[in-house]
Amino acid sequence: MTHGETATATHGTAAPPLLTARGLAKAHGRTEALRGASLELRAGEILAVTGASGSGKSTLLHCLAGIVRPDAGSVTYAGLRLEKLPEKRLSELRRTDFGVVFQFGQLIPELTAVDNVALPLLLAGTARTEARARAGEWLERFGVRGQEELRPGEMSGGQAQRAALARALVTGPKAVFADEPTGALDSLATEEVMTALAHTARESGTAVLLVTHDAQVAAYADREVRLRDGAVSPLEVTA
Ligand SMILES: Nc1ncnc2c1ncn2[C@@H]1O[C@H](COP(=O)(O)OP(=O)(O)OP(=O)(O)O)[C@@H](O)[C@H]1O
Repeated sequence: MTHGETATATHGTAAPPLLTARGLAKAHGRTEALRGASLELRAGEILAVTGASGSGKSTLLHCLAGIVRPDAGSVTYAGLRLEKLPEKRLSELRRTDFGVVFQFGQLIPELTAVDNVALPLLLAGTARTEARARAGEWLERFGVRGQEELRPGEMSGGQAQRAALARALVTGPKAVFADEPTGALDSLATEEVMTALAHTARESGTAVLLVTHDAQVAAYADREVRLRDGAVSPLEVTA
């Protein structure tokens, strides 16, 4: 049984698609990273994208999150074709509706944990006191207590990743894109980070697209799709 199976009744096949990718292709120079990849991310679900190194997982995540424009194919979110949006509109949408976490959380080293998490709120126009208060609440939800005033370099890897997840979720996004969020962590810290992410995403109804090559991490998902040579094989989709 996967950690996610208990939640499939509410977040599984019944949920409508939040984001739909069809026939995505993307080349980096001569390397065809994606060759006709299609998938759906449903509202509120945790979807694991797995596959061998170089199969195109990160490129797919970048296309879905509107960070990279595909060479061909479409990404539809809330009726909008992301690949056709002007850059300004796309970056605004990324700020309001999406959260992103990478392997090395990319917290700003000079800022404390609470100021890192407050940053997206400040950028959205929230007053500083309010932003810091909400950031503190989100850090607490992620089990980062008593670390609010530490800088990333003073935190453990697991704490820093939980702070990065709090920063990705603090604005109440519809979808969070996490690229190997525990890739640099040991097994215990991985479990802590994934438990916090799965719990918090389910509580807030946020969909999570999780790129991983780690079966321990994929086990937290409601569903898994496997990429092979830049495409999703229908035979390799588990519901
Ligand atoms: N910026 C880039 N420039 C050139 N080639 C790239 C670039 N990004 C990715 N690639 C190549 O595209 C292919 C797919 O890469 P991608 O990172 O999407 O796969 P991945 O499944 O996430 O791999 P990994 O698990 O190793 O991170 C690989 O062959 C990779 O070397």
